[in-house]
Amino acid sequence: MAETNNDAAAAGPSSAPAKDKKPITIITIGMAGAGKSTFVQRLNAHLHAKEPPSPPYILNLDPAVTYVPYEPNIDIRDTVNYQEVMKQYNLGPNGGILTALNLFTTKFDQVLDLVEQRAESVDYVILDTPGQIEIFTWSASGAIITDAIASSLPTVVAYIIDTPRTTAPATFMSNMLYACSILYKTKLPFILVFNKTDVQPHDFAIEWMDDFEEFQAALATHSGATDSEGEPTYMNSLMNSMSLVLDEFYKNLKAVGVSSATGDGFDDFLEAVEGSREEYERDYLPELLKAREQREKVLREAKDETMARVMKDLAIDREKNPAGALADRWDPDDEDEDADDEGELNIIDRSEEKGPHEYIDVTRARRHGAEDINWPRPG
Ligand SMILES: Nc1nc2c(ncn2[C@@H]2O[C@H](COP(=O)(O)OP(=O)(O)OP(=O)(O)O)[C@@H](O)[C@H]2O)c(=O)[nH]1
Repeated sequence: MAETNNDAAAAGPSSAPAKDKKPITIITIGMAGAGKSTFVQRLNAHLHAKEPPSPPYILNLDPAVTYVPYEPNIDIRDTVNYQEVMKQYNLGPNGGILTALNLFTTKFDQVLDLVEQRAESVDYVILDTPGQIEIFTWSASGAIITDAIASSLPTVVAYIIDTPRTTAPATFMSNMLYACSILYKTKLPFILVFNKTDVQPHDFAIEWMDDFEEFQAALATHSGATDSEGEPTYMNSLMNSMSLVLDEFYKNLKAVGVSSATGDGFDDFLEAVEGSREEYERDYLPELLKAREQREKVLREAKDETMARVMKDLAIDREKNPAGALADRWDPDDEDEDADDEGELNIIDRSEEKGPHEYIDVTRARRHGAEDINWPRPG
């Protein structure tokens, strides 16, 4: 049965003692079937069972999932109807998931507000991401969500790996290269989580990461390493060289083995998360502040320059046409009555809901009188 966060999280900030540490956000990313949802469910159970219990605040960002084995506090499916989005935009499943995520991202400020309201009462915020990894890792929405949350709270990426499916050296290397690309894209503290250790212990992976010669030895004995003349194949040579490159990458990583089925290794995972908080504060935060300061400076300069130009034009215009200048005054009666009429698409915090979840179908947000749904085309 799914664990419920509602009771604990619904207690709200006022009932919890103020704490000095901000909650840490764990973004779970992984290939389809790696076990992200099961991992989130187990982590949720583990945190509930802690002494004292520490129920996390959970966000499900997968609009297409039919069942999640935990009760999220915010669920993208409460806000966006992925099936309707597919129909209205005439999209396939992946396009539908991506567009649903884009729509949700337009309201991510509301999500952040809700998360920040809980900052005093929770220690962990957990994000479960869409099954198709690239929809989150290579989309603008994924980057916006990651940056927004990482600017507000210490954040770590938990990259979930299907250990039994990664024992072949070539698969292992592909998985590591993918992890490497995410690390360099997000620049966030990163934990490699070897999941399903109940089926396949992850010692081999740690050995390969600690000593590239071990990996090269495994590669040499694997079928396909040599061609018909006994020479190393192109792929084999390439992977040998790549293992040297990745050696540097492994130094920036923490790796833990867990079993989401049995709960093994979750204390180690939480220890790695705590270590990542320090890393975030030491490495990521100063960079983030520097980048933000730089961005604000550029924006301020551009704004000042535009403003100066507008004021100059306005002065010339008014000089030439004094009657027009008089007529061009602000009239409070003319205020646009619809100005506040935005926010049809609202984020629901399930833990605040008293009755059954209020379902908001965003595809109705722009419905016209004729009941024809008229979505704007993306872009
Ligand atoms: N034996 C074992 N099976 C696991 C473990 N974690 C997950 N599984 C199984 O792996 C399968 C996929 O798990 P999910 O949690 O649905 O994986 P996911 O990454 O969320 O999958 P998507 O929904 O495609 O993103 C399920 O059958 C799980 O029961 C584990 O630690 N051990």
